[in-house]
Amino acid sequence: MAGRDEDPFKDPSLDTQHPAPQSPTHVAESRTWDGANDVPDTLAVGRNASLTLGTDSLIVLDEALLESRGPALCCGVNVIPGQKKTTRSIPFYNILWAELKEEGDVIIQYAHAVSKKEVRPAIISYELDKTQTPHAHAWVEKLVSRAYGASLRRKRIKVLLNPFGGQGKARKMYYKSIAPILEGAQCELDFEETKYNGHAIEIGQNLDIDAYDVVACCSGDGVPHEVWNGLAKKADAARALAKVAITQMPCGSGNAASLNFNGTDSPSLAALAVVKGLRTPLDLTSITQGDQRTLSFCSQSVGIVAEVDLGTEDLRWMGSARFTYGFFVRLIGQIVYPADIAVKIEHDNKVDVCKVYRDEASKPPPTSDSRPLPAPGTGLPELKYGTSMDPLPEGWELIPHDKLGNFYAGNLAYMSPDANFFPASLPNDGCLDLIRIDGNIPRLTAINTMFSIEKGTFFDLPHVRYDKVSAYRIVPKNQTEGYISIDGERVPFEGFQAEVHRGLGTVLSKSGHLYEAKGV
Ligand SMILES: Nc1ncnc2c1ncn2[C@@H]1O[C@H](COP(=O)(O)OP(=O)(O)OP(=O)(O)O)[C@@H](O)[C@H]1O
Repeated sequence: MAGRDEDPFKDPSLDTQHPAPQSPTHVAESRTWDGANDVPDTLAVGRNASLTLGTDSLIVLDEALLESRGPALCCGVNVIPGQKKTTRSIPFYNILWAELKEEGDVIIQYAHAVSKKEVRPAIISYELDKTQTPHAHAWVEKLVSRAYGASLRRKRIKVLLNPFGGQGKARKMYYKSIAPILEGAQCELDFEETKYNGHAIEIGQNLDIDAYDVVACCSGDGVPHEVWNGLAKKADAARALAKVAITQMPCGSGNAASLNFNGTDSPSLAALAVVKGLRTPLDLTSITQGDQRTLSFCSQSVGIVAEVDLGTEDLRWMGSARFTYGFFVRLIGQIVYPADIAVKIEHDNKVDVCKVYRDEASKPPPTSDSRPLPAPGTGLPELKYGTSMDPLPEGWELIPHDKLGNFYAGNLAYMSPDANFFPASLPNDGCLDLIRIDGNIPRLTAINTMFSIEKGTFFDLPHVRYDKVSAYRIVPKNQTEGYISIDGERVPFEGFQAEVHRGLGTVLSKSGHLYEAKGV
């Protein structure tokens, strides 16, 4: 039986660093069994073993674990040599699937944590004790229900892989770390590689939105940007954008989507997060420039961030140090990027901005995606404020920003692993968080500002202007050339207008309403 020194039914996962499972009370999207509460928590299996549904984990109590010689893998559960433990716990979050075979075997697939940054699929399998047969089906259903909570089971996933993503390692990452987790969770996979720049736009445009729940982009942030823009080209764009969740498995050089929604840039942990992800409405922003209208899901930058991101390609050999170097050179040079800017502000001071964030963060996670699905044939929303070609909307005023150093509008929190630039941002508040910093601030202040991002003190700096805005127009001036970045892609150096559409897009996230970043 259990190790003499401990209570076998105390859930050991509560003492570990495993991520918390989704609350089992959230059942809106799952197919649950009504009578699940009447089912006993413990299932006797084999001669001297049992499986118990604990608070947050499945507890495997098995005397055979004691007999193993290690290090060994007994039924997929790691046994440590010399350790007299007969219990193991598997967090519900890590349970991928469970089923009862006709021969009477209980098979449980789970994501086994081999390190803080990696999970691998593993299986435990037990022969059912005959006395347990009557309620075994219900017990398995209860386990799967606990494992999935409000998340949809067996998602139908269109996998898009950019073979050149992540310095050409995306394919290897997919087959080694991602596919086994998705397969272990019994997801239906339809795999396709992108063959050229813009291919994912075509795939999005032609996607059968009734055939898939999710498009999972094994890529950087460029492919999801393309898929959203492909869905936007459909006649029923609004319906497509609401119906199909776009996710990213981090296989690129920029993996902001995965960091914010999956809370990781590890491919296997991201795959697990997608398996357990909750449908989450995401604001998307229309960018109009000339006669072009594109959707942005991540960020827009003009000035230093755009230039460092897009204008330091020749320094790629430096790796990520190229960004630090790029910022340093420009900050020391006190470079300014003058522009005229008109903004539709929703919250213009940090106290209000914090309040908006905290009000949302204090809410319980939603149990379902409550948006009504737009009717068939519903296209993209009309632009309330027209395009960058139209006269300024009434009440807007272009204000000269002659000393502008950084104009950075973000829809997500993390822009890279150490850069939680927009800690107050929310997926579905109808706003972009807008940062403006003058370029002529003292050099030391500028350098300290750069380091404050990693330290998490950036938001509070008095010279960092931080607003929540629902639309804006920016027109660069007194410069013949420069950089504008929309979701990390370079666009022509000319004025553009942005307008946020609240909850137009859909992602899968861990919380259902917040980013996986430290808020304000
Ligand atoms: N087979 C392909 N050949 C060439 N380009 C491709 C191919 N598949 C996708 N692309 C393009 O690669 C770009 C970058 O895609 P991805 O999302 O993987 O970003 P990334 O790995 O972060 O790369 P980068 O740093 O170059 O932006 C996208 O614009 C996409 O259109």
